[in-house]
Amino acid sequence: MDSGSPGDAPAIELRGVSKVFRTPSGGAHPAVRDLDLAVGPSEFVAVVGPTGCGKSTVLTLVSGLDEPTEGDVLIGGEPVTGIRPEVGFVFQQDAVFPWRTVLSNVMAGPRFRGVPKARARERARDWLARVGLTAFEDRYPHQLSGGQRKRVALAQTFVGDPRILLMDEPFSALDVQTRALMSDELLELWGGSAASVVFVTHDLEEAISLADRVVVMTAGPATVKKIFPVGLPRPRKVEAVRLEARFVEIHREIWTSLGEEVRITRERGTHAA
Ligand SMILES: Nc1ncnc2c1ncn2[C@@H]1O[C@H](COP(=O)(O)OP(=O)(O)OP(=O)(O)O)[C@@H](O)[C@H]1O
Repeated sequence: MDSGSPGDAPAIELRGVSKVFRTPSGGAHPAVRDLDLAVGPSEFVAVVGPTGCGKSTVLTLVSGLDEPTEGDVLIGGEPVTGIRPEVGFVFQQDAVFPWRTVLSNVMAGPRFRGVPKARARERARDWLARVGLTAFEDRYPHQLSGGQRKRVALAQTFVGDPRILLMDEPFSALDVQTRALMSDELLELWGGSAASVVFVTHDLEEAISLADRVVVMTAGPATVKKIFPVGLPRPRKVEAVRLEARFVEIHREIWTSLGEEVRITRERGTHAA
């Protein structure tokens, strides 16, 4: 199978990446420090770390929306110099146009990229069927539940046939049951695509149930503390996989590592007060 990358380049690679933000008072805030990470073709990587450590910043750098202060960000072996069409995003907030119907929302990306209307409609309908929203194509976003809006967001993303999928706590606003359903749907959609995924979450259970590898970040500035291969078979159903002995074992192992960083972050918060 061709990864779509020249040679054997990873789908995503960060090499010695640092990001320092300027603060309004003219100071420097290091958000990411000397971070190395490689994500393989069709690999699903989850990133966990204490709050504010720099996870979203890492995604922003991969997306091309911002540049590192130092180091290199590569997609398919090529330096990232801006937003690329093969990169899809799903964030916590829905990126839907409230004044457009569900169908029109899903067609918007392909239309923007120059796909003729009839073809864009056909592709949008195909993806709406895959996420179970065929009967809702004429509705407006405010007429949908949170889970249905998330399905629209997934259809919107997958209709662009992304090679890279960047997800920043996409399901965190959903209730527990809807979240599990959406996770299963994501795994199914991803399984039928060749996308490499970077999924940022606060929820270690979510990370383990979805990913091939879980990356633990240090307390800020973020760097990779340790990477854990999950080693659970696929296809997975997130509710079922959580009951497996391997899940409990890897959860304990990762939590030992992550818990330390969470504690460091909390202690800093206390002392900074
Ligand atoms: N544009 C910016 N300018 C200045 N500082 C920023 C900017 N964006 C983020 N930061 C700071 O960089 C650090 C990392 O932020 P980031 O959003 O990447 O963390 P995170 O791990 O995703 O947080 P959370 O888990 O709470 O969502 C934080 O201290 C944040 O305040």
